[in-house]
Amino acid sequence: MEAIVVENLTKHFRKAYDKTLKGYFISLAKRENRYEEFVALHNVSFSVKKGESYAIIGKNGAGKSTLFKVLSGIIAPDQGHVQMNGKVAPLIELGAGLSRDLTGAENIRLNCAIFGLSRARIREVYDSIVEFSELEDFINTPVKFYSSGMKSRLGFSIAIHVDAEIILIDEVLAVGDKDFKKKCYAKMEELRNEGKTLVVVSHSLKPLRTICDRALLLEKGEVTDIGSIDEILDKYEQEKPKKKKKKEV
Ligand SMILES: Nc1ncnc2c1ncn2[C@@H]1O[C@H](COP(=O)(O)OP(=O)(O)OP(=O)(O)O)[C@@H](O)[C@H]1O
Repeated sequence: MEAIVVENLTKHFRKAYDKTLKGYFISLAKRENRYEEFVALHNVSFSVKKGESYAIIGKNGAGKSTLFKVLSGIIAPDQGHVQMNGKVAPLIELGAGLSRDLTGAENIRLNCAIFGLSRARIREVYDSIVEFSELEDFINTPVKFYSSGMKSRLGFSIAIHVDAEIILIDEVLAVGDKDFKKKCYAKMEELRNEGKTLVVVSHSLKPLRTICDRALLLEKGEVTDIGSIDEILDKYEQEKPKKKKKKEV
């Protein structure tokens, strides 16, 4: 059974040619078009099976985050159709879904309630969320005082406890420390083994080989390849310009 079916997604953005005030008035005086239409996603189609772990790969600006925002319903596509067969927990932007003025504890309760967990279920998962995030000492501190790594810990920990069937993870682990990242990757494998559907965007390619089954390659908003994770990563790494090797976890 398919957990996600995406058909012919297209998303345009309008980009200003010149964002300065001077540029605005010049183009206004010349009656020029101040915007260019930019295609962030073009005819994107793919499907993810229930229980599958799926990676979205692509260079900066390829459209990965835009695709995630469409999958999570944050932005609407101009054309095309998305079908999500199950409860979705999107972890798509650092700190997204967290209220700055509320404490970690309050954010946990609020987010769990938003995801439809009953009071009893929130009480059940609360300790586990705090424990996984390792934020015991800061749980009564407002989130506005959290570092990006702490926000990432809290966001990830909430997302894996809200009984979602589909979990979308967009690069939010990039800011975590090495040990926490390892723990998250291990958790993602565990979730996959439990039959959850995972869709992951990451520029850290090495962990994707263990976590993911299949991958989709996006280039300038278009799907250029779909295949097994090893097949797609091998091709992608061959094509990528060589850069100084950075240690990955
Ligand atoms: N709200 C927006 N308005 C205008 N252009 C946008 C908007 N959001 C994204 N874009 C553009 O769409 C393109 C795709 O962006 P997106 O963030 O989806 O890429 P990405 O593959 O996630 O990149 P990265 O790996 O750098 O995070 C980029 O050129 C970006 O500038």
